[in-house]
Amino acid sequence: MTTAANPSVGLVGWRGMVGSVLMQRMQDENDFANINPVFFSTSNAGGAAPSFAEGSGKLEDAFDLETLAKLPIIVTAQGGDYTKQVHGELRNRGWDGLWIDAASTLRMNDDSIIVLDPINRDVIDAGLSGGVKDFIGGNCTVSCMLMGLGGLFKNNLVEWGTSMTYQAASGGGARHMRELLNQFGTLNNEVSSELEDPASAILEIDHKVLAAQRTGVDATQFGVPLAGSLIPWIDADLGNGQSKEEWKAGVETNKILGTGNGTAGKDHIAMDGLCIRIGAMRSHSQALTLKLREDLSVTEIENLLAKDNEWAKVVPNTKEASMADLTPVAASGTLDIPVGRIRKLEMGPEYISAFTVGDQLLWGAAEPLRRMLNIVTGKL
Ligand SMILES: NC(=O)C1=CN([C@@H]2O[C@H](COP(=O)(O)OP(=O)(O)OC[C@H]3O[C@@H](n4cnc5c(N)ncnc54)[C@H](OP(=O)(O)O)[C@@H]3O)[C@@H](O)[C@H]2O)C=CC1
Ligand SMILES: N[C@@H](CC(=O)OP(=O)(O)O)C(=O)O
Repeated sequence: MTTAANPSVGLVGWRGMVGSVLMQRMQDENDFANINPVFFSTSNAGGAAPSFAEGSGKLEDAFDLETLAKLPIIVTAQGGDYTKQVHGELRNRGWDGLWIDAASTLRMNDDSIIVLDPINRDVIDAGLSGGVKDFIGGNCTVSCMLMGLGGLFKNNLVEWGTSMTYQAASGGGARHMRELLNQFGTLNNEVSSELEDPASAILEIDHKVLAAQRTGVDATQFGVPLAGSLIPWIDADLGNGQSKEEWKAGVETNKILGTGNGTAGKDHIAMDGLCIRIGAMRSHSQALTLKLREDLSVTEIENLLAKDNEWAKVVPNTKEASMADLTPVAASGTLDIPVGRIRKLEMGPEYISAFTVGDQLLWGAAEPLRRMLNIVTGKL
């Protein structure tokens, strides 16, 4: 299904963190040439629309259902509260346009599709033909994992997997990134004179840093210090020992792949693990243990991963290559999904390790939405 030429597209949440990355990518790829953008705001209706899209005029009120309902397509990165407030009301008044969203609110609804087209273009196309109207970006960690390991998952080679994550501060939003940097600054200030003196006692430095972490850093956003530490819990407590972020790994992986919508079906893949916040700025990493359905050689595995999609980049399992190419610093700001540390584990020939990193604001958030819009406009 493609829409009329240059459809009007409502853009909500364009100045947030995900939205800004989305706008940048749309400019880079000249996507605005294929749409007539209508910019919305929850806080500045009537203000000037951004200048990067010509003739976009004034910002519309993102809560004005009349204006929203005139549009055939709405793309939002405004957040889950906005989706909760607006999406249902729009549908209730009969709006049958396409809703493309970064928030998790609608992801697991039966009548929505999680979009990650290099992995599930067939599911997206079938959904469009079948009248699905809600297309939702996946959880950042899940999307990045599937982009890196698509060659195994798409070929039904994974029986089960664990994903132990190392998620960057940016997953929490802009204020979380600022807080992390401020914490690093506070800790550095605390011991700056000792650091200038190579003869100062390291245990004294360590003691002062620990004291500052325990009492002296602002942790308003994260709740506890992250700089020089980590937080072994992300998102809500589901009450069964699992965090919501961990739950998403299983249900979203299966929904994206069309392997049972998170319930135990024929091709269901058990995915679970622990999700950890670390003091990286941007890009989520994860260490995986996979039980394969077949005993494949490492070379066969690497070939499958490398040829699955143009963004998965296999990193040789050497110290040099891993340190250079398999880090958040290497992956951030790029669409590449490096995947490495692939080796057979002691547990048996079907058990492998892997480590992958992806910029969660690109493949984990903005890029699948941008590409979904291009699928609808016929560009992709
Ligand atoms: N961060 C991530 O890694 C990922 C986020 N997501 C999801 O995407 C959605 C949006 O997340 P994210 O972009 O991080 O949210 P942000 O908090 O960065 O932006 C959301 C909205 O906040 C408003 N806002 C208020 N103050 C500011 C400011 N100073 N600068 C910019 N915007 C401001 C803007 O709305 P207005 O212009 O109307 O005032 C903006 O659209 C969420 O549902 C999130 O769960 C999904 C995958 C990954
Ligand atoms: N929960 C992710 C970011 C995020 O927004 O995820 P989701 O889109 O599933 O709510 C993180 O904190 O790293």
